[in-house]
Amino acid sequence: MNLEGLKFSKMHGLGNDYVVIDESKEELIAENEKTDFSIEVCTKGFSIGADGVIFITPSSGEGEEKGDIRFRIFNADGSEAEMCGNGIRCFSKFIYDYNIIKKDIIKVETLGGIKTVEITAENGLSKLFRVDMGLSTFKTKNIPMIAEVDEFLEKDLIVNGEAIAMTTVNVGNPHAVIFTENTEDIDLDNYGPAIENHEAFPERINVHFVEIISKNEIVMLTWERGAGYTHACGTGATSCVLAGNKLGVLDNKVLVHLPGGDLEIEVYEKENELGAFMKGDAKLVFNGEMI
Ligand SMILES: N[C@H](CCC[C@H](N)C(=O)O)C(=O)O
Repeated sequence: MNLEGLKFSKMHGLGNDYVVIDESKEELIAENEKTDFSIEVCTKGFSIGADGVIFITPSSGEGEEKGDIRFRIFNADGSEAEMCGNGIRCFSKFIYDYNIIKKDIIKVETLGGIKTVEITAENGLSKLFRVDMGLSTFKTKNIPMIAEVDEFLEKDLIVNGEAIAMTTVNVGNPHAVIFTENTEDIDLDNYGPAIENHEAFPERINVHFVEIISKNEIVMLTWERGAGYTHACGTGATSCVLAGNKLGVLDNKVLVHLPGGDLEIEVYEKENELGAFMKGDAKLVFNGEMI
């Protein structure tokens, strides 16, 4: 793939890093090349190296599904995901700071539905992002959702011969949440891929281990679908808090400690379903051009 002259930005949210490609004015990577492109540029050591690629593309929705702009995210393995919490903060920083859309509240089209992003800025530059991650939908891709505690815990998942109790949550993309005494004891390189690729999850799944500090504070560890270990996962943090809130072990407002930093998650209830806000920052590390 000849990428000579292609301009890109390298951004991250709590160390969960992305190559950002601005296609708001024209398509730069052909649709049938986006997967291979993502694999190539995410490969550490041989190219830019990242957890994934974010494409900024024009709005394509109709009616209620129409937003100001469209967000697409491809994992390092080339798979396209429905949504990315750290990524949508990077995306929002890019479009605000580069004046693509200079509004304090933007509606972003994603494969996981419309996400509303509230931007806090200083001197014309965005600093903080509060994202309405939407309701934890039920039925998307037939992944068993937050089940009632009794029912689900009786259906522990057998992983490498061991029964593991978990709660699955979908916030546009799928997550398996496992509460544990101590995240430092987790053999992530073993359990992560075993659960990510388990036959129970035909679409695969993001995997998170959660240690409860209090009803308002957790520590978590993540193995991401299509990316492996990452320093942080925004949709994952949201899912862990939603799962804990549903199980009655977490309050609505929770401070989440991830290896790369902290996120604030606030659960809300709407139409008898649970949704959440995620608040955090995003960083632009450098702008580059492929040779
Ligand atoms: N690996 C995820 C996409 C990226 C999510 C994560 N980086 C976040 O911040 O939410 C998936 O395949 O669903």
